[in-house]
Amino acid sequence: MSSFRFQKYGDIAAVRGFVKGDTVFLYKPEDIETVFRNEGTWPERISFKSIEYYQANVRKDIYDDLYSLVASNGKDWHKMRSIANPILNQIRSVEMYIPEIDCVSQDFIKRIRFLLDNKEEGMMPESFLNELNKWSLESVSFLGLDKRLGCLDNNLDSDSEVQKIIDAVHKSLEYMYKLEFELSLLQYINIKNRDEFVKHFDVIKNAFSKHIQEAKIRYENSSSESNKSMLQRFLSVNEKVANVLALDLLAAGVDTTGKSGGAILYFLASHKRAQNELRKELVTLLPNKDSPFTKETLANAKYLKASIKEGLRMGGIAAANFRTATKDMVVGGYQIPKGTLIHLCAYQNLFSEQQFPRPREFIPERWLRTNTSETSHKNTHPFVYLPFGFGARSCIGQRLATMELELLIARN
Ligand code: HEM
Repeated sequence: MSSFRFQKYGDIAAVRGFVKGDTVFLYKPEDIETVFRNEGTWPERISFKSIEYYQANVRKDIYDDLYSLVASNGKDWHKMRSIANPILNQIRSVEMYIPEIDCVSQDFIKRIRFLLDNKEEGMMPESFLNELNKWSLESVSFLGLDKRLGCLDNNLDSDSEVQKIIDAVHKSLEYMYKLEFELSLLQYINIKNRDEFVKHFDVIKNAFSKHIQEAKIRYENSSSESNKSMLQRFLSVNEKVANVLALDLLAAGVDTTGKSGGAILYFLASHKRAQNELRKELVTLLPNKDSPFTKETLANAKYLKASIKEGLRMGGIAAANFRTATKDMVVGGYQIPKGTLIHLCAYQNLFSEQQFPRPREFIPERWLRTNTSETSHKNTHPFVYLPFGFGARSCIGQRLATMELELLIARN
């Protein structure tokens, strides 16, 4: 649809919206830059209405006046982001999780080996993405709850708490998608979908609240001030903050990282040359494959980082972003009134010869500083490749996601 619109109307197009308001589609990197540079101190992005509804109406008693980052704008968003930034977005907080997230990645490999060894007994899952989502759920729930849930266990009982959480995550993401994105006027009156979403989200909320409560009791007896975990730091603000942020990690950190991990693994699996280069680098950095990864090893893994960047470029996850105009502005010679939804379309540029020579080829080398050939990304417009968004509203989990992906790919 996005390509069709671009081919038919060119760099800028507008669609009248009778329910949600007008939308402008921008394709030119210079215009995308204008929007980002004019987004103000409280940038607005369409929020997840389903989570907003849940927190503001269904469980108001729990969340009070705190809203998830993915479900708020303006003052509410700013309040939460100011609390979350110094905890989630700090290099030091991310680095302390390397050992445990490394273990999660190794457990993922063990799980895949188990599935392969038992494929004759019909153990192969219907979807590999579900397995990747279990890996990302295990990772983010450890970050938000200080506890390994056990999503990658081979013998999960269908009645176990963790299996119920996994099912509820899949179901609530499915209903969230229906409520947020399906092109249907019915979504506004689709009470059934909303009730289903609430039912599944309740399972997650209840389980998360229980783990947060348990952690709170554990920490009451701990006097250590150094190396506080993220959850300890959320809790030192208050328990509501811990609950809201745990849901943010879940809503924004499972599907995104799972799909990205899958895309990068796919490109490496189908590009032997890149795979060999990466292998060479990893064998040099970690001669004993069972040694743990450290922040130094990861910092030196340049080809690994380049492969991840290239996988995110080609893997679709960086294809678009959104802003709502917080003031009247002029973009590409057209007036865009305050309140207009702006669709920032990156996809065409990510595959344009002008921005990325040989754009359909998986070439991690484009991202290496040492690359001076024509494939280097140095001539790419800086507002073309923004997989984690831009500015004050950019992905708060970028560092965590990158570390998770590095460990997943390196261990595979
Ligand atoms: C490869 C994986 C990921 C990608 C590609 C990704 C990408 C993005 C993008 C494009 C945005 C919107 C940024 C903007 O509007 O400028 C975003 C927002 C967000 N992401 Fe991520 N993300 C990933 C993983 C994660 C993880 C693991 C977490 C949590 C640990 C996370 C938490 C969030 C949150 C809470 C927001 C909303 C931030 C706000 O509105 O203030 N993301 N992400």
